[in-house]
Amino acid sequence: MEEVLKINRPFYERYSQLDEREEFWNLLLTPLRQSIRINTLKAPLDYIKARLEERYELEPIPWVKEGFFINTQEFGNMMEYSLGLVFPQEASSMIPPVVLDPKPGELVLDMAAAPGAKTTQLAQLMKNDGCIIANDMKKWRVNVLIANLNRFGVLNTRVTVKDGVYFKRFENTFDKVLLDAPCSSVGMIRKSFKFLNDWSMRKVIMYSNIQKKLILAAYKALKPGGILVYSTCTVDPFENEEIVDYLLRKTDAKLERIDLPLKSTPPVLEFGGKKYSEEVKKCLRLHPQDNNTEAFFVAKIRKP
Ligand SMILES: C[S@@+](CC[C@H](N)C(=O)[O-])C[C@H]1O[C@@H](n2cnc3c(N)ncnc32)[C@H](O)[C@@H]1O
Repeated sequence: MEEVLKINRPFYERYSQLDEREEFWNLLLTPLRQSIRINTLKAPLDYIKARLEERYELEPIPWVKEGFFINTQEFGNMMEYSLGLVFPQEASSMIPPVVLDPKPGELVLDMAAAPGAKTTQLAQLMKNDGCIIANDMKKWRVNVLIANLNRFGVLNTRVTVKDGVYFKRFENTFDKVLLDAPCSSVGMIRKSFKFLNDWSMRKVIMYSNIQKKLILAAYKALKPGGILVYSTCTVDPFENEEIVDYLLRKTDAKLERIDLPLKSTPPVLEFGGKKYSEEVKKCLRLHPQDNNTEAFFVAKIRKP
């Protein structure tokens, strides 16, 4: 806590109102456990797992069949990594594709896709069948996305470089939409203190405004009966419950409960002078101490 106060006092003051538990602050600053997702687009799960177990200890991640905690950080010399058989991916970041649950043959929009951890996971769930439009606004990040799609053997994806708002013109088009939104990345502090240094209330408000535009476009592009998953790797209610509450007020969107084998923190109904619909209780809010992962927020939304 002392450390956080020294680096960024406004950060400490804001989030001590959100979670006073000491473990919140301890885990927020503790380096992450390394995890991987096995890429079944290239070889069977058991085969890759058995190869890895000859050299590493793997511990299953309870909420994703292909996910494992692994006792190495060294991927440069790992043959399975070079071959695209494993994707180093944070355990909580595997949740949004699992919740979206895309099926082979579906048309899926991944609105903010780079560098492609979740796009490759979506393609895996779709068994490389159907079509993913993988979009990102930043060209340099899209280059990494394309490299990852190639290395991981993804064959059902078309890449675009647009502001996500562009997709609102494709009204009622996609079976599923993933909006893994740009955010203030508080969850990423466990990877780098840069995110603690860089945090400011001005940025939270800036992201909140962008997220509102993106979620409206994402919802518009969704087919009736389709599912939209909204996610961030941050804890700020202005970027989480507020965005979902905004969508519920502006449209006919319905929230669905998320049922996964993990611990979570109750969603926030009131914060910073704002109140949100009781419906947001259906969202999944993960604080770092819940499952010893990055902080994450996930909402599952259906268009009637
Ligand atoms: C959380 S990251 C996405 C991570 C990615 N889904 C993954 O799993 O690898 C958010 C992304 O949103 C992109 N972005 C920022 N503003 C955007 C906008 N207006 N439209 C589309 N993408 C945007 C950023 O370039 C960044 O790559």
